[in-house]
Amino acid sequence: MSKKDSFLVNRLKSVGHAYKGVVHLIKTESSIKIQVCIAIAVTITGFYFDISNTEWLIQIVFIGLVMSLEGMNTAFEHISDFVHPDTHEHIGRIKDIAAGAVLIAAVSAVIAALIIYIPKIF
Ligand SMILES: Nc1ncnc2c1ncn2[C@@H]1O[C@H](COP(=O)(O)OP(=O)(O)OP(=O)(O)O)[C@@H](O)[C@H]1O
Repeated sequence: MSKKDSFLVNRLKSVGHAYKGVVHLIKTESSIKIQVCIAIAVTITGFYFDISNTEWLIQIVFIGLVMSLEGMNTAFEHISDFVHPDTHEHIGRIKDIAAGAVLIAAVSAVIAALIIYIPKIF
C-alpha cells in the first residue's frame, strides 16, 4: 500500500471512530436526543418561514456548536468519572464548567433564534 493510500485509509478510519462516537452519544445521552429534536424542529421552522441564506448559516452554526459542545461535555463527564469515580470538589467543578460551556452556547442559540424568528412571527 502506498503512503498516500495509508493516509487516506487512516483518515477514513478516523471518520469511522468519530461516527461511532456520534452514534454512542445519540444512543446514550438524553440531552443530545432533546437537542436533535430541537434541531429538527428549528430546521422545519426555517423552511416554513423561508429564512435567508445568512439566517440558515447562523442557525446551522449554532446547532453544530451546541451539539458538539454537548459531546465535549459528555467526554469530560466520562474522563472525570474514569479518573475519579468518587465525589470530589474538583470533579464537581470540572463537570459544572463543561456543562456551563454548553449553557452559554444554548443561551446564545436561543437569543439568535429569537432575533431571526420574532420579526417573522409578529
Ligand atoms: N464525582 C463528583 N464529585 C462532585 N460533584 C459531582 C460529581 N459528579 C457529579 N457532580 C455534580 O453533579 C452535577 C451533575 O453531574 P452528572 O455527571 O450527573 O452530569 P449530568 O449533568 O447529570 O449529565 P448527564 O445527564 O449527561 O449524566 C455536576 O455538574 C456536579 O456539580
